[in-house]
Amino acid sequence: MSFLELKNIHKAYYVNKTPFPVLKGISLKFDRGEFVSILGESGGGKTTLMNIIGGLDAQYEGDVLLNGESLRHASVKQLDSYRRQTIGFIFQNFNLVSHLSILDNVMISLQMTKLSKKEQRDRATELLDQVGLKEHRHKHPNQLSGGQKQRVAIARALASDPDIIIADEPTGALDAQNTQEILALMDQIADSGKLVICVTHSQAVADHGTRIVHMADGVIDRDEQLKDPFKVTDHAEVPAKHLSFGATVRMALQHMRYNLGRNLLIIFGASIGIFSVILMLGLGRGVKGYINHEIYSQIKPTAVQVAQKTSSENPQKLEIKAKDVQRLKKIDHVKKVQLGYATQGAQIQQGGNTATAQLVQTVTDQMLAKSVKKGHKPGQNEVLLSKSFAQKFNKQHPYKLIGKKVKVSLTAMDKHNIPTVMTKRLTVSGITDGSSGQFQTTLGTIKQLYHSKNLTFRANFATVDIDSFSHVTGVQDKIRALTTANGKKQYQLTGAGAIVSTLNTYIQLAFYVLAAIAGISLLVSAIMIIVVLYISVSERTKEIGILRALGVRRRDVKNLFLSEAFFLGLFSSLLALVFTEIVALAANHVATTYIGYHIIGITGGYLVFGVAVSIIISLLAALAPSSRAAKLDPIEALAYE
Ligand SMILES: Nc1ncnc2c1ncn2[C@@H]1O[C@H](COP(=O)(O)OP(=O)(O)OP(=O)(O)O)[C@@H](O)[C@H]1O
Repeated sequence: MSFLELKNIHKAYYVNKTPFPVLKGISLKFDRGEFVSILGESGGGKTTLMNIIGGLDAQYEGDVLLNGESLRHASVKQLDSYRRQTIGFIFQNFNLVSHLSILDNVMISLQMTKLSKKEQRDRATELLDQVGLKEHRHKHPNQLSGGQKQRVAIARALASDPDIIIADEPTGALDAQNTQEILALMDQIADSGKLVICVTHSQAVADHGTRIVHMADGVIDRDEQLKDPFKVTDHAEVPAKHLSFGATVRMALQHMRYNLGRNLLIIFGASIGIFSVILMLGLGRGVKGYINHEIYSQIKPTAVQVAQKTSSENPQKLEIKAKDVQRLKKIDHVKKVQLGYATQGAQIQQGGNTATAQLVQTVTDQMLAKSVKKGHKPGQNEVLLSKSFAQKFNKQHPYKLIGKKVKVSLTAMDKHNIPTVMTKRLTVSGITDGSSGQFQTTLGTIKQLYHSKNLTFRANFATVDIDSFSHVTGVQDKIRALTTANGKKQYQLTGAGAIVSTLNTYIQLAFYVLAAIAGISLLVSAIMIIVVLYISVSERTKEIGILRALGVRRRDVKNLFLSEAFFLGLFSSLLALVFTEIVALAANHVATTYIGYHIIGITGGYLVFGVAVSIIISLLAALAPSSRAAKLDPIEALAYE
């Protein structure tokens, strides 16, 4: 039984469904130790035959038997494995992978063996030594001469110790001296017990082998034995395996490093999209936090003010009575309800100066102690003034008013609807920084003021204290839903606290819009990655063909491109994080100086989100180009110029 047998091989190419027969019944037998030259006119089908023998082409009729076993029905995977283990290719135009060093070119084949990493490197170095290129192993292919390139290709073809070496015009691009050197190397290969099949146009090259097979018009017209085949000695084979995922990832990184400039530009471009998204999220959180901080530094977030609902016919604020308090108290999560009073226009006299306080209000729990900048919250017969109001009496030193007496005059209607002025001397207990509540005192003090003129005091709002912040919106909704006997809404929420949730909704909305705009730049990044990967697939078509010829599986080719996309996504998101940190630091520094608050609030979650989004987008963008790369036909890819 022959080592390799071709049985009646027929092959036709179809152009516009018209068959062009190329091989018209080729039957040949080959044995190890033979150096067979295939001669024939150009276009006679020699390369076609080599592709069939080499397991690159499965579209033929007839059969190829290796050690008696048919390749006819081998699957794509089985053919990959056949090329890895059994075939070593040497091409006329060398077909080295340009972005890999000479050593790494040889390593591609070795990475598909079960040798240890060290054994692989040692073997690659030894093979390069055998072809006289050990010193050049760290060079790239474009730094070598034609003859040197072909010697690298020979070292690579021998790396996985295949039984068959297929050489398609190996000396076609070389001068006479290099041709002699390459032929000597091929002699050595056949001498080592391998089957060497060499396609050539040159009679001189053909004469060098042990046998010449001549093809004409798609059939073998001459088969001539020149010498005895070399002796075959058995030796330990190098066990093969498919390319590991780690090796694919390393190859992707090597390619990225080779095209560093371009990849850095892509990474920079893609990082802008991620950067803007993280920044917008951080800005949204920061601004919302700032506004809430400003509001909540004045008022207690779990307290809401409730007044009777006014209408256009009855714009006056109406009395909040004991039964309203009872009603409000019944709502779930309401802890406490306090009556309050607010009015406009009080005359304040101090040291010969008079000023009008636009807003007079009773203090409640809603006011936080920290909003009192100096002094303390007012007690009975005490008053708290805002800083700007206090400045009306002492522009330079408003705080000096603390402890001083002021004369307060408020006007109210008596039961005959006649305005009555109520006057009382109160002590300034403290100064606030807030803009609201120019004049604040206790409910008791106001009540006394009314009683001093025998007037009836009527509270006009209630402060509802809620047990926790998470229940505020729910309680607010319930209060708004309460109705009068005739079905009209009874209460309205007043004060800054009432608008916080609405305000937050608007801020949130505004930043969603900004985040969406940032998302568009993310989309642009994704499209850029898709385009770049498609270009990369086109550029690397030949490389894909080479890898497939060496036995790299479709899945590995796909992983190669997906790995590159993964790293593009990862690196651009990391760069985006650096940009974000720098911008956030700078912006927060400025913001702290002016408003005392970190306006960009970036959380660890946003950073993780940014990295994840970037990687996912890159991988999604890479799906189509990497599938295209994996599906490329190896013969067409190899022929790609
Ligand atoms: N993919 C293809 N589609 C159609 N025709 C093809 C295709 N590939 C090769 N052919 C044709 O098949 C014939 C044989 O081509 P092949 O490359 O096998 O010849 P060859 O003997 O190796 O030629 P050369 O010595 O010039 O390299 C040629 O006529 C070529 O035009």
